[in-house]
Amino acid sequence: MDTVIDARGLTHAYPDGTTAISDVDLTIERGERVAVVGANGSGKSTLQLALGGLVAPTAGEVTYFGETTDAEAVRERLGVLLQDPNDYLFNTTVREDIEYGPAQLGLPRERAERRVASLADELGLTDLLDRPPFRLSGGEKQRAAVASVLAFDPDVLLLDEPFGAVDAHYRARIRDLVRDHDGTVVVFTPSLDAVPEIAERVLVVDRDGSIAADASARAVLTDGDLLADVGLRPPTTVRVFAGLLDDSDVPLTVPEARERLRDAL
Ligand SMILES: Nc1ncnc2c1ncn2[C@@H]1O[C@H](COP(=O)(O)OP(=O)(O)OP(=O)(O)O)[C@@H](O)[C@H]1O
Repeated sequence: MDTVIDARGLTHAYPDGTTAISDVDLTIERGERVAVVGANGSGKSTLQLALGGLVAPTAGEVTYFGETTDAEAVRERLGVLLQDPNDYLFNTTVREDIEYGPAQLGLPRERAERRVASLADELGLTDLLDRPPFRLSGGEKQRAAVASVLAFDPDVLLLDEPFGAVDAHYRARIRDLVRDHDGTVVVFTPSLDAVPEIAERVLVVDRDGSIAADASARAVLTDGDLLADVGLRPPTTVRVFAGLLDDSDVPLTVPEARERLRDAL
């Protein structure tokens, strides 16, 4: 397998002394779908910034694609969605924001336009493309930020809270776009309900910014004690069926839950 991200001893302390991530070792292989979960303040965003090369770790290092420790050298292969969509939307119109990545990469204009039109259609942005980004609602901004990261089709997506302010309809659209992404996906989220639909592997960040677990989605999401220890709780479907079925049979998603109920009724 090809390693796309390899972190060793990754530690980041902010200037005020807060250690946000602590001695993180992790390896992500090409094509993996990984969720990084943890309570508020556990260090997920800091880990994302460090893996994306947007904060310099105070110790340790990240190697990209087995080639380099310099994130800038592989910048166009990393799609980093920051937690705050306002960090992306800095052009005069939403269209320019979404076109920015493809333009930087030198994609032919026609191809870039087709890509922007298709993402805008998927994410309900077509009628908003000529608006200034600051005149969008919170959910619309989030959708525009997601579109601007997907627009340049990076090898690796590092997405902090991609479902943030988004309603159920567009949450499903974003989930499908992320699932269809032909590359590696790492999603950072405190909310476990969406995890089984996008990730097969889950990394759990403890409150002190260390990694408490790295296992399959099923193993992590059905481990109520582990999740309680780190300030999380299992997804809704798991909580409903816990104790009624073996962990190996507990439904992780709503469609799975419906199937179990259909079998039982
Ligand atoms: N700029 C900063 N200066 C000092 N401390 C910070 C800074 N940014 C974050 N922290 C602290 O670092 C720790 C980790 O924060 P981080 O934002 O990485 O957590 P998170 O898991 O992403 O949280 P959330 O789920 O709330 O987004 C927290 O204790 C936080 O208060």
